[in-house]
Amino acid sequence: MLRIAVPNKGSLSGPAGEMLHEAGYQQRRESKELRIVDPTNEVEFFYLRPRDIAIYVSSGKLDIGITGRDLLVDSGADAEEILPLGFARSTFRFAAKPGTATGLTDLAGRTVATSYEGIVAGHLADHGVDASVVHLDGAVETAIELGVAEVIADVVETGTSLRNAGLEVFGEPIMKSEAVVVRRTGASADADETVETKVQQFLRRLQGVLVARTYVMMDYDCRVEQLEKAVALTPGLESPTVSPLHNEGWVAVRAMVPAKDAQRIMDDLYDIGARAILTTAIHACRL
Ligand SMILES: Nc1ncnc2c1ncn2[C@@H]1O[C@H](COP(=O)(O)OP(=O)(O)OP(=O)(O)O)[C@@H](O)[C@H]1O
Ligand SMILES: O=P(O)(O)OC[C@H]1O[C@H](OP(=O)(O)OP(=O)(O)O)[C@H](O)[C@@H]1O
Ligand SMILES: [Mg+2]
Repeated sequence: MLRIAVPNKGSLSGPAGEMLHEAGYQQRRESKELRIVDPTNEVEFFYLRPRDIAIYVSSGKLDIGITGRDLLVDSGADAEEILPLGFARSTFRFAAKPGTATGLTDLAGRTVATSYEGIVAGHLADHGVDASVVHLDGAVETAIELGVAEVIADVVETGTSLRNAGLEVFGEPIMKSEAVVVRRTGASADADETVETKVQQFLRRLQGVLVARTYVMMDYDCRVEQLEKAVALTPGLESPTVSPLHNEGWVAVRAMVPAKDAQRIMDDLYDIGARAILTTAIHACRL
C-alpha cells in the first residue's frame, strides 16, 4: 500500500484533492477525516498540515507527499521535488513601506517578519546580509504597521494583501513556488520494487491529468496539397494521425494541441483551407 501525504487545509488542499480525484483516486468525503484507504488503487492518503508534509516524507514513514516548493525549502527536510503540479503558484518576496528599501543591502541591521524563517534566514546568509528574523504565524503584512518589523517576507500571488497593507515589494523575488510532489532524497535508489512501481504509476497518473488540462484534441479535414502546411501548425506530440477520406484528394488529421493556442490554430487552419475543424477535451491520458 503506497502511503501519500495530502494537504489538509489552506490554498493547497482543494486543488490537490481535485487533481487526485481527476487521477482516479478516492478522496475523503469530509474535511475532518485524517486518513483514508483507497483499496482499489492500494493507496492510503494521510491529510496533514502542508508545512509538515516534507518532514513526514523525509522520515521515510510516508512514501510521497504533495506540498508547496516554498514549504519544502523552508522545512530544510531531507526531501526533494519530483514533479511540479502547476497549481498554488506564487512568488516569495520582500516588502516594505514605499521608499524605505530598494534591495537586499538595505536589510542590514533591520528586522524581517515572516512565516518562512528557513527561506529568509538561508537567503540572507547566502548574500551575507546581517538582519534579524522574527517568526509570525500569518497575516504578516500587518507586522510593519504594528512595529514588530521594518520589512516582511511573504507569499505574493495577486499582490492584493500587500496593497491593502500599503506595502510594496522590493528586490528580486526570493523564489517562485507551486505545488509539488516530494519524496525522501534518494528514496528511488533504495525503494523496493513494488513501492517504486507504484510511485511511478502515481506520477504517470498525475502527469496524465496535467496533460489533459493543458492540451485539447484537434480534428480537421484538409486537401492533400495543404497537408504539410497543416501539419506544421499541428505537429502533435509525436506526429499527427493522417487518414484518407472517401473524397479523393482530402485527408482527415488528428493531433493534440496546447489548449491556450487552440483558437489561433483553428483560424490559421481555416485560412489555409482546412474545414470541419473540431476540438475536444481530453479527460485522461498516459503519454
Ligand atoms: N494566495 C495564495 N496563492 C497561491 N498560493 C498560496 C497563496 N497563499 C499561500 N499559498 C501557498 O500555499 C502554501 C502554504 O499553505 P498553508 O496552508 O501553510 O498556508 P495558506 O494557504 O496561506 O493557508 P492558511 O493561511 O489559511 O493556513 C505555500 O506553498 C504557499 O506558496
Ligand atoms: O498576493 P495575494 O493574492 O494577496 O496572496 C498572498 C497572501 O495569501 C496568503 O495569505 P492568507 O490569506 O493565507 O493569510 P495568512 O497570511 O494568514 O496565511 C499569503 O500569506 C499572503 O498574505
Ligand atoms: Mg496563509
